[in-house]
Amino acid sequence: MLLLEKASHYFSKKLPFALFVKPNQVQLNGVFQNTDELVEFSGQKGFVFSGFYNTKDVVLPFDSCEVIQENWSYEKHYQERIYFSDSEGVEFKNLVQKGINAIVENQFEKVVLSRKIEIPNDTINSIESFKNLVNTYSTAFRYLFYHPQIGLWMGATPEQLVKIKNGEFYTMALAGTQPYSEHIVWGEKEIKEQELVTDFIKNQIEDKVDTIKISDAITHRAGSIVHLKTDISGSIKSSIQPLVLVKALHPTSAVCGMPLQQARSFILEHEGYDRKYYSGYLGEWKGMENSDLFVNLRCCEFLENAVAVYVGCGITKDSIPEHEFIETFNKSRTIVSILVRG
Ligand SMILES: C=C(O[C@@H]1C=C(C(=O)O)C=C[C@H]1O)C(=O)O
Repeated sequence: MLLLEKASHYFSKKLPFALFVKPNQVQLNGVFQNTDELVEFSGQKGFVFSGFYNTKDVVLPFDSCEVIQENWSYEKHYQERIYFSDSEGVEFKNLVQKGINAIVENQFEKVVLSRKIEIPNDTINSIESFKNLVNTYSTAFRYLFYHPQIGLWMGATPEQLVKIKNGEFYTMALAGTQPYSEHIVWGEKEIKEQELVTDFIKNQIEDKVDTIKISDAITHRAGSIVHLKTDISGSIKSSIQPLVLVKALHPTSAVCGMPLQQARSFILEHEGYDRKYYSGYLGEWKGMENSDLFVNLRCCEFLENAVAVYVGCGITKDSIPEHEFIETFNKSRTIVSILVRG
């Protein structure tokens, strides 16, 4: 049975699975669990799905799941696309203004605020939409994840949380957003915002690594938008457990803020909805040997009568609420533009 058919079959039987394609690869990976048990993640090798805060962190363990690979061979799906009009964003702009005020009052330096866009869903087809997603965003980590106790999630994320191989690590500081164009020029606000993420990561991991190499910031394309990205790599201290590094990195100030505690408290108190697995992390976990985790961005959750698209943006003292709202709209197109009925 082809992997997408197998996934449909597991979904209809309410059994957990993960499908994923890594950035710049054409191999589709499938992990299928034959029971509906929720195995909580505590370091087992497997496909991990972990939320933003206080969620059940689940793993589909490789040793008890069926793990299958297949070459990606699915065509784009050209059926009727979804047309949908976003809100005016009054609530979100008010939230951003509250964030700016808190920064001006010195409560914190940066906070990432987000919103959930609900698209009414009578007939959106997750498998057909996933085909479009994989075919459209070749440089992203693309996935479809299902667990009966968690739900059905899909995304195409440009952001690596951490890659670990034989004691070496790689991570990135990704922030600053603008629509893709031929001539990209970055403003002060974006440069500063992205530097804060680099500094945050450096501070969080400095005492856990032997060496650390930080690149210059470069422009990184993610579909129809671009970000600023710094590559950060090095070797992990032999005394450090790899999960400790993950816990130090998540949530970075690319999705939460700085200082972490203050920014997170602000999000939990003011954002007004539950992020669940948006801005959490997911991917393959094999400890120090070979792990490949991504931040759950540009993602959506299939609800009974709607598809919820989650989008956020970094707020600093120089933010303009209207611009931030437009930024979340632009980010939401990553998912909204590939959804199809079927
Ligand atoms: C929070 C999101 O994206 C993050 C925030 C960015 C920003 O503020 O410019 C850019 C990339 C991501 O690190 C999101 O896509 O929801």
